[in-house]
Amino acid sequence: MAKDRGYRSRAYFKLAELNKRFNFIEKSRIAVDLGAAPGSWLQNLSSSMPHGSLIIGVDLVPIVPIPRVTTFVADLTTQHCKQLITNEMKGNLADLVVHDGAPNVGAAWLQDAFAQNELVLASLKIAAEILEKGGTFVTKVFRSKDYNNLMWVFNQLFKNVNATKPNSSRLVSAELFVVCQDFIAPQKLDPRFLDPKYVFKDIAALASDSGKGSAAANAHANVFMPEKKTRKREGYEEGNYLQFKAISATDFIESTEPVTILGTHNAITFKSKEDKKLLKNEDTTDDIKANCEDLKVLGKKEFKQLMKWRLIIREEMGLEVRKKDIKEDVDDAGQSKVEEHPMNQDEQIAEEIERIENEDSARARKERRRRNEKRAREVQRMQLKMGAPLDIGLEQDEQLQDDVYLPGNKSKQDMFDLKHSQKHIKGRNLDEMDEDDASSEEEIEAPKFEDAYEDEEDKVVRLESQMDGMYEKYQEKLQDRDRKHQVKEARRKDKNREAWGGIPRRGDDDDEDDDDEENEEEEEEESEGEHGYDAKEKRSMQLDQDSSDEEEENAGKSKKSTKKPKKADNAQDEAAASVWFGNPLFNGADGIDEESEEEEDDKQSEDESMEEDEKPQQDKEEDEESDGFEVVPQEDDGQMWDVDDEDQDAVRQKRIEDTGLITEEAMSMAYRLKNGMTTKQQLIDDGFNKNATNDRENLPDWFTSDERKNYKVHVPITKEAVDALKARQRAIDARPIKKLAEAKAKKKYKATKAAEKAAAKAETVMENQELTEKEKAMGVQKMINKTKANANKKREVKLVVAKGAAKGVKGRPKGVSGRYRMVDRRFKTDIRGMRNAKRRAVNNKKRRNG
Ligand SMILES: C[S@@+](CC[C@H](N)C(=O)[O-])C[C@H]1O[C@@H](n2cnc3c(N)ncnc32)[C@H](O)[C@@H]1O
Repeated sequence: MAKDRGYRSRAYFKLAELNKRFNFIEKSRIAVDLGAAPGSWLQNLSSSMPHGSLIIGVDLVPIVPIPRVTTFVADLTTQHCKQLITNEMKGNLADLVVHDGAPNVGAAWLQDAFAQNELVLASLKIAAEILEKGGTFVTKVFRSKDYNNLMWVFNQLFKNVNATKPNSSRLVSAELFVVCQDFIAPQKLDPRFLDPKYVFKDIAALASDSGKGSAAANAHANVFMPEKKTRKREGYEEGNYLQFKAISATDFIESTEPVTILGTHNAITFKSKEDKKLLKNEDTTDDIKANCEDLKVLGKKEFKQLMKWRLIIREEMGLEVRKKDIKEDVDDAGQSKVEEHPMNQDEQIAEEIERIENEDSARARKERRRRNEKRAREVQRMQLKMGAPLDIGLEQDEQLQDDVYLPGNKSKQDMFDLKHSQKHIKGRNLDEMDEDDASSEEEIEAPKFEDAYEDEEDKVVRLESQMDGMYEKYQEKLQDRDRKHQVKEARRKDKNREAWGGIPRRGDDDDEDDDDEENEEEEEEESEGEHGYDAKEKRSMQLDQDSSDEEEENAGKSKKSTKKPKKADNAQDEAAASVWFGNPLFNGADGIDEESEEEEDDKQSEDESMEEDEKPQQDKEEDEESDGFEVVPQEDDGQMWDVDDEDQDAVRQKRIEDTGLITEEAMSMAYRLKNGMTTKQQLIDDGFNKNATNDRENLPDWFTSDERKNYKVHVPITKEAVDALKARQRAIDARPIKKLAEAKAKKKYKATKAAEKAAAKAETVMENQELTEKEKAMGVQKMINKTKANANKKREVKLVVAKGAAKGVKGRPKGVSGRYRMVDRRFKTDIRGMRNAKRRAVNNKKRRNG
């Protein structure tokens, strides 16, 4: 595609598409491209701008020369970069600044929303300094929690700001482009508008930071306030590793598992009354507040700070009673006298660490035991055939139906009510904790490090090393969370598990396989980085989570305004695309406003399919290409569906019938479908995305890794679906293997036959007139004994020594009937020797005794 036409990357089409809509290239005379390598945008500028234009490209990496283009290797965030550009412009101002920069992390390019948006701000800063009045600034931004703030800033500097997104894209891709036109060129610009510290700061914090009465702060806050989101951060069920998880400060303080909390949450928040009190506490320093904002990037120092802060607050709240060193002495009068030495803070922390460690290990032990017992019980139950659920999914389903639909039953909850499920989890944890605590009392071992003679210095060293240990634990938890996410991602890619992963396009299968392999490699590359715990990556993850958070919330909002309140409750499970395009910020963006996306898309595809037939092939190609990423290529016949797919659907259907739903995604979708939370059409629609049909060949790494993250719709997974699948797997595990079941059935059959035979014989005996009653009874008894003996008799296995020609012969050797086993001579001799030795031992024993 792009390469065939001589463009250095597919990004070429993005700029072409933007220009087609907003028409800014042809009228420009001086253009600057920030983050320009490998240079396809520069190629576009070079071919479209009038002769004699000045085109400047800047990138961290060198750009292979392009006619009429001047390039520099520079970091666009530096003053030096701006200097190079202005020198080249020789006192003139630019009409166009474009920015498609993206942060480079090692060899692989990672989608790092935070770093990306910082780059955007740095580019805007350059643009604000070199653009002439009325000029245009085009930038790529990533949707994240900072997105709205960025948009606000753009709107302060440009009269016309349009965020644009591919028309045919239904997938919520993080990348979108903002075209800012008609630069205002303010005489004086408050530097805070271009300072990431201010622009990306939490609005509330910003307002309080700047102090009351500060007009600038108030104005700033006022403008930002309407966009302020009240995020839903209760935390999410297992399986949702991408979600932002926050915990209230009070919960963190009161919890007995602070390390786990720090490792599994993104932030500690101060929202409730109690939390706010904590916020005012003098021990809640600015450092602590900053640490609470992002738990995923805690260094060792910050981690320790938080742990100490928790302890101090616990003490103040009376949750932690300082123990005293009690020294008993006897005074002169023979009276015992008690001296109390209050523990210092380090001792207190040591004690707290010890308590947590003990509790942790006791809890883990208890949990392990309980799990094993439960599993054993379940296996036993299954093996005894006490109702092995053939389809536990169905059982679960029934239960869920009860839960969801029983009207008037207040204890029954909507299964998709995350809030409730969180409560439920909380409740369960509390129950478990009670039990655990009770058991931990019995199980807690004596403190490991109590040493009365340990000097102060040693104590501090030990304390530090223990804190280090806890920090490692915290990091393990973080990694665990990320790993789970990666596993989930990998599973999502596993084609065989995609029971309902969307509708495949003809001929896509092979491609996808290739892609998957490629992706896995890339994934590995990336995961190395993640494991290395680069702070930026963590931050990026958090931001991704934030954004999905926002989506959920927006989903909630937009649904609320519709006429169907029932659906609104379930909005968190809706595809986020509608949410994103529902954002008022997109008003005015092509193809997004006024009509609903669906209507728009339908209309459009109709139009396109009509036109398609009329256009010559070449035009068609051109359209596709020039639209770049915007157009999802249609099937040849212009229809969305192809009969061939029906076969595939049938195959898939068959597989589902045979094996059931085997992925969490499929299970979740099935529940949602069944419970009217989505429609078949909706699911089919979600199966499409802008990248589903992309030609991924010859694309640069940074591009494919960018697209890879977004080329599939992320299906929301419910805890119930995960549980149902787990339960089914347990049931499968518990089933006896086929051979064993067959052997058992055979044995049972033989026993029945023997019993029938014995009964027939007994009847003959009983009917024999010549026998007395006593003889009859004895005869029957004899028969019963014989049957029993036969049943108990171990079937003898004949040991056959393989020798000579029989060696290596497959199948039954000649002249051997009944059960047999091929052994070598030594084995047979050994067995005989062992049997004789046993017999001799028994005889000797008898002789000694008697
Ligand atoms: C998506 S590519 C740009 C593609 C380009 N628009 C084209 O059409 O070929 C992103 C580029 O941003 C560059 N970049 C990232 N951080 C940068 C920085 N701080 N200064 C300059 N360039 C940067 C990267 O080196 C990378 O080449």
